[in-house]
Amino acid sequence: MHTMTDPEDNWLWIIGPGAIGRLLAASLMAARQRELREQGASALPRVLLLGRQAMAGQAVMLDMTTPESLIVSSRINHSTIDTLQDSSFRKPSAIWLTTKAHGVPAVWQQLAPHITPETPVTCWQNGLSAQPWLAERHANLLCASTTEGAWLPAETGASTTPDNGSTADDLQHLGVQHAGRGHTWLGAWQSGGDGDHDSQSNQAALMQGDWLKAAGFACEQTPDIQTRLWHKLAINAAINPLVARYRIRNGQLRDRPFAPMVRQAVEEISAVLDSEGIPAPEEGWQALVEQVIRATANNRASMLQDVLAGRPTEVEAILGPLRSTAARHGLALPLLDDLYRQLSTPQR
Ligand SMILES: NC(=O)C1=CN([C@@H]2O[C@H](COP(=O)(O)OP(=O)(O)OC[C@H]3O[C@@H](n4cnc5c(N)ncnc54)[C@H](OP(=O)(O)O)[C@@H]3O)[C@@H](O)[C@H]2O)C=CC1
Ligand SMILES: CC(C)(CO)C(=O)C(=O)O
Repeated sequence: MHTMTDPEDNWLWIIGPGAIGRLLAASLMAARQRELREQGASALPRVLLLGRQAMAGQAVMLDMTTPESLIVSSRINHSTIDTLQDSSFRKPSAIWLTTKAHGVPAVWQQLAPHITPETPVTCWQNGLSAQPWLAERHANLLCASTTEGAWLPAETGASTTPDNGSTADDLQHLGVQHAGRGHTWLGAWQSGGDGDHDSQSNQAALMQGDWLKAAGFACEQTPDIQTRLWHKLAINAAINPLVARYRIRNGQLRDRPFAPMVRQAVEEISAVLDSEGIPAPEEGWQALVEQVIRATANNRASMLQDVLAGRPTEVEAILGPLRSTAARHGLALPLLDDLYRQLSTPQR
């Protein structure tokens, strides 16, 4: 274990209590409780979940349903991001940002005054917009790229009882469905240079990788997280805009008229990545995308879910970096540009 600080004073702030934020919080807290029970001590951090919606008390019960349909419940400290000026908060050892990509600038505006430049901040977003944006503002930046799958069930049972001495039944319950296990890559945004923040970020990545492994996630550190983020972006760019535009499940992309569109999208994407010197996967882009479509055939992809719920999508975070890179290299993206335009106007 790469221990950094007294575990009792070791707080991880997870900002964005949605599907991924809750999955991470619930898994870490369950692991911490297990270690405390079995060994009397744990190097895992305590979790403070920070959202923008007020809850009934200062703690919530997080009920995570595992892929095997077990329910794991943990009591988690909760607060709203606009109460950060309250000096009673313990300063965090690390911060994980788990909002959607377009949520990061608003979070940062509220967060920045309350943390030091040394605090490691990890971006969990898909796409490649939040990470470079934050890298210009905070040097000690880490990124995670994950294929874990999680979604939020409809909320149940809110309590209005204050939580001093409260029991599990008094607390507001938040649920999360861990839909499928995946793989997480973790690394410093800037790696391989000789700056102080560089080595701090690498140390933080090693420690946070230990936390994730202890919490049951398959996780590896990488010295080149930017390539991993491009690879995830490529898969998301080949699948998400098409399924969101045509409102279909991923598996339908194997049928006409969509299969030729996927091939064209992958050709456009791989030309951009080649021009940028991003290495292709061993099996090639077409085979990798086909494999992900097969493995997620029954999914309603995240961008489709956002469109159906009338929420903003991550189209800018996913297609934006491809479009700007293509423009820099003089490449045309007829299909992706068209999808971008259609998905950038409000969907009904
Ligand atoms: N879900 C998944 O399986 C996976 C998700 N990802 C990526 O992880 C990121 C998060 O996705 P996901 O968890 O699904 O998204 P969700 O929409 O479920 O969660 C986002 C959370 O962020 C909160 N939030 C938004 N703005 C703020 C703010 N200013 N301050 C505090 N909290 C805020 C939202 O709160 P509110 O309810 O108030 O809007 C919501 O709880 C995305 O980039 C996604 O692409 C990556 C891999 C898998
Ligand atoms: C890989 C894919 C497209 C699976 O649905 C995904 O990551 C998403 O839904 O955002």
